Amino acid sequence: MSKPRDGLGSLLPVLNYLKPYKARLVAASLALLFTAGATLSLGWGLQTLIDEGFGGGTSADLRSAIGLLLTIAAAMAVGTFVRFYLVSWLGERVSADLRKAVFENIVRLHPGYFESNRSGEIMSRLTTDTTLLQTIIGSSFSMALRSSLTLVGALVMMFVTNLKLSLIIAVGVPLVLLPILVFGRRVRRLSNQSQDSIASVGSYAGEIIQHIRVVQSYTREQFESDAFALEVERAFAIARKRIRQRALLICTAILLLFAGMSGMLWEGGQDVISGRMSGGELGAFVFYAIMVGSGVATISEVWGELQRAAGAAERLVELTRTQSLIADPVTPCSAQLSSQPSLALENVTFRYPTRPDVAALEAFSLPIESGRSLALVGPSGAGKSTVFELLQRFYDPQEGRVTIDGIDIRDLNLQQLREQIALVPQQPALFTGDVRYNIAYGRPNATEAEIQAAARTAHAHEFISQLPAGYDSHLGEQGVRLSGGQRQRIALARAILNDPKILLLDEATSALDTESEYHVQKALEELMQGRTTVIIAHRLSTILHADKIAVMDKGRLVATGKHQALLQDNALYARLAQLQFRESDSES
Ligand SMILES: Nc1ncnc2c1ncn2[C@@H]1O[C@H](COP(=O)(O)OP(=O)(O)OP(=O)(O)O)[C@@H](O)[C@H]1O
Repeated sequence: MSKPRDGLGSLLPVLNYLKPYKARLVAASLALLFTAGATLSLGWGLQTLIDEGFGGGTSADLRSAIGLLLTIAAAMAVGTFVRFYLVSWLGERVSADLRKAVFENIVRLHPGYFESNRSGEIMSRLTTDTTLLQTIIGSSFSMALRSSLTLVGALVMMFVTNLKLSLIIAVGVPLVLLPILVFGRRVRRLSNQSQDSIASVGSYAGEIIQHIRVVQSYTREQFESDAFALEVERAFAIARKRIRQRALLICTAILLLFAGMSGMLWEGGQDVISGRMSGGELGAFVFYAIMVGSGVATISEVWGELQRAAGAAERLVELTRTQSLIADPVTPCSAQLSSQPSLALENVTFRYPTRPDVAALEAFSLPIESGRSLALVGPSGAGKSTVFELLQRFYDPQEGRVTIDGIDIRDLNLQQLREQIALVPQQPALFTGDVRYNIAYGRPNATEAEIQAAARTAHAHEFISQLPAGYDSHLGEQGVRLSGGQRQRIALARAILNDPKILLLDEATSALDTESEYHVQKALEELMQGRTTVIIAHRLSTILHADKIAVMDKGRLVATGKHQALLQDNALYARLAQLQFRESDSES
């Protein structure tokens, strides 16, 4: 991941996201200008109040001066309402659009992307970075704009009101602000550190809670408490440093500001006493000077935030622009696939991008006949799952090709390819939602009858009917807990409903209870009828049923054939058969 640039240039792409809202942007700018004008004319109101309201000597003078102040205040209030609403709206809108754009892009990225970029980091970009951007567009950016406007305006008004005093201020303001800015920067750095350490306290606790069973089963509670306490204390130590600096900052700021102000009042007061300047002018002048000072302070304050926002923007825009390495071909092949397609890996060599030095498959050739079943067997790490990854085109091989009905799968539209295939994984993924939603995940518009028929074929209907709310029972994190065998049958029902031409089955290695095993086995047999099937096989019964067995080792094809022949001819297979293949209860 690239490091953010220092400047604010990386905020530029975000401006594209403002384009659709031009009218609001213009309205917000007008409101900004209007409010800045109103704020500045407060100085004039103040001057009128002192010179004419107090100095005029009558209640009528006072009334009209206060009336003027109220009018200006009302204009300011209305302008601020419009400005605040519009600018915050833009901030929220842009970050919502960015969130959507990021998610829309990453959900289509090649799976390999998520190996080199941790999902936690991507999540944090989606939430933290967009939130940062939202506050910054919604508040810091508008603060900076507003302050720049009032700063320039107040400077002009200052010089108009009193040239000599203005020159004194021009020298004085930096003298007062410099130490404050230096201190402020130090405080900000410490507060960033403080935030980081709080975040690490949070993630530490998160990990422990997630693995609470392991922690308790190894009786590491005290150790974890102590380690956690250490993290918390570290965060506290940083926080203590930060608040000490902050207290110092406030104290220095008060002293310096009022010292400066006193100097100015001394100089200006002399002029008022000698009659060169009215009291109202001095009042207005002080007002403008305060606005200049606070404008400079605000801008320097939000500058750091704007830089952080630029970093966040750059990372987000990068995420919306990352290209998937697995993309549709420019001119997809238009050929229709047969109803029982044949598959083949032809001289495939493949290395995972994260492990370029080891070939997961090497010069691997394996035809898979149409409508037949093939069992893949081999020791752990042989490359069986890798074959599945390539057949679904989650990766492209570096050499050789994968074909379906003789067509290179890189020439097919991804959707056309993946529609033909259903995968039943070893550990089925269930989404938060009810049973019906999970079964119909691949075909959301399936009818209730179709869903139930699929569940029946998967031998799942019976146990689903016994769940508290049947097909409406909630699965996922807070939902009903299903056993391993039940989860598999839901996954089978999902595959059945999709009616795929090609079935990829990763058989569970973990033992299911006898009844589950029986049901899963039966469901599988039905599902395999008339489909091209590839199975990563662990059960003897599956292997015996398969039309062909392919023995793999270290990314190479070692032998193919039938069980009996392989037992005699292939030492690796004989050993695997002896050690690994579990007898299925229904078969033995
Ligand atoms: N995502 C990945 N990134 C890098 N290397 C991987 C990845 N997945 C698998 N490998 C490596 O590729 C090789 C083949 O792995 P694969 O998962 O295909 O084996 P397998 O035969 O399915 O094993 P098992 O039966 O244990 O699941 C192994 O050396 C493994 O470490």
